[in-house]
Amino acid sequence: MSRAVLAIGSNLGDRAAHLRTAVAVLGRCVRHVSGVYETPPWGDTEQPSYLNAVVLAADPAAAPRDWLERARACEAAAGRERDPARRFGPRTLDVDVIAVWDADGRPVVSDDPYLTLPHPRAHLRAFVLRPWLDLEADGELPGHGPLAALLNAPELAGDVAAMTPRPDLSLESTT
Ligand SMILES: Nc1ncnc2c1ncn2[C@@H]1O[C@H](COP(=O)(O)OP(=O)(O)OP(=O)(O)O)[C@@H](O)[C@H]1O
Ligand SMILES: Nc1nc2c(c(=O)[nH]1)N=C(CO)CN2
Repeated sequence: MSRAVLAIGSNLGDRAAHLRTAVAVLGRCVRHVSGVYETPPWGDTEQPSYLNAVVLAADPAAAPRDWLERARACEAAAGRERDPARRFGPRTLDVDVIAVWDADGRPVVSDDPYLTLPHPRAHLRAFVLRPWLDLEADGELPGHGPLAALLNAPELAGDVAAMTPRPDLSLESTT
């Protein structure tokens, strides 16, 4: 399995530093990192705003579950703590596996709760679609279609309008 789109987000502590931690932990499999967006909290509005970005990653040796394990390693490195009472609550670092393609370029589809692919809520999240679109203008979310069309959906208009580019923040790894 070779290619993955990963979404990274943080709304606690030094948010930009946590995103940089994710890029550093992912290491050599990172191919492209999007710009950073300031985004209003989605799903649980009583929490601080997030910084969000998207990473395009590739590793010929990685199976789908390896991407989830790497995502969890990133979260652990940023001291992520889970609050079972708040499904979409605040966190130092969230790394979601948005989509994976196999070595032949076919999207991996899975309804396994441990790793559902594509991510079941990605098509509803401007904070995933917009930075991904910046990296891949012709990108498509498997099973849902072109990113540009998904972002133009009326349901996302408010979220798209409310997110702000943060060109002052770079996720270049310093290691
Ligand atoms: N594509 C996926 N990416 C990340 N986690 C996934 C995926 N599919 C299933 N999971 C499972 O989801 C569970 C909850 O993950 P997590 O705590 O990161 O969710 P969340 O970030 O609060 O919500 P969301 O997944 O909607 O962003 C994990 O135990 C993980 O195994
Ligand atoms: N803006 C924004 N909102 C969220 C985010 C996120 O990364 N960005 N992650 C969440 C975890 O499920 C819940 N809500």
